[in-house]
Amino acid sequence: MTQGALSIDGLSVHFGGLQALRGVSAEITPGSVHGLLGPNGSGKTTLLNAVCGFVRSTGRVCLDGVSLTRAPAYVRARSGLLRTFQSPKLVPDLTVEELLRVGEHPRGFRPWWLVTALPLRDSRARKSGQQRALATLDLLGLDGSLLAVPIRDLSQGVLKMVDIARALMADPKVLLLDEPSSGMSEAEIARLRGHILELARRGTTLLLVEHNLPLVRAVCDRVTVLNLGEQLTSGPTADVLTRPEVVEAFLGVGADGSVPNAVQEQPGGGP
Ligand SMILES: Nc1ncnc2c1ncn2[C@@H]1O[C@H](COP(=O)(O)OP(=O)(O)OP(=O)(O)O)[C@@H](O)[C@H]1O
Repeated sequence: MTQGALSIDGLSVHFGGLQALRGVSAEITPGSVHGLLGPNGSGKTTLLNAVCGFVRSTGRVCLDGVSLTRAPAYVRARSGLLRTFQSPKLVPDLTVEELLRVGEHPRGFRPWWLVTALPLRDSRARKSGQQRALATLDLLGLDGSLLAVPIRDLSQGVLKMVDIARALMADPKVLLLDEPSSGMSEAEIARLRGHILELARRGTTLLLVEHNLPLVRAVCDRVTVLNLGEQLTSGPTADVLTRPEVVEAFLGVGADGSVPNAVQEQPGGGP
């Protein structure tokens, strides 16, 4: 895997009269895990969409010092900027193998229809694609027998992991994960934690949108907190999560000024 430094500078997004993001900046160093936190509707997914080129934005996005600001989404993906989705809308009729082969295409510049619609005539290409898919599943602790399973038959937790595998097939320099733990069991979240740390150890840079604070504490080197589309604060994880403005805006403060235990420590804790 290759390393990538992601630089986000003054990103703003408007949806008609609504300003969903106001001048958000972050420098994400190669091989680090950067958390993106904030209450519902604070602009986290919009930031990922803007970084990937899925929505129009002002500001700058650079990968390894190269500006992608004017690049369309597919060019950003080819450059090594890949993402997963909060609720993956994957084609239910595809098998996991077919999905993962589609996931490869930003890497090989092959049109998606060539990967999906034509018979896989080249047995060598098929074999190497299959081996790559198997290796990717293995990297995420998923069984190779999943390759033949249709997407529609996957549980939500496995679907989220398969969506990560789909993104990994393109060999990302920077991987943006949008609430990967939502819909996962506690056991699946524990495994996800290990896989995120392993991806970072191998050199992938990760930007992680999450509500699960124990997961954030366990994997993130630094975090940025958004509130109402603005950057509330940013810094080392342990430091930021104890700042009073973060406790108030994100964690919620009880009537007596205490932080509810439920959102402090429980795996599913969110605002
Ligand atoms: N395509 C869109 N058109 C209009 N408004 C949008 C669009 N996408 C997002 N918004 C609005 O932008 C704001 C930020 O939404 P966003 O989904 O980025 O928040 P979020 O922090 O990811 O929330 P959550 O934690 O619930 O996923 C919200 O007010 C949302 O309603």
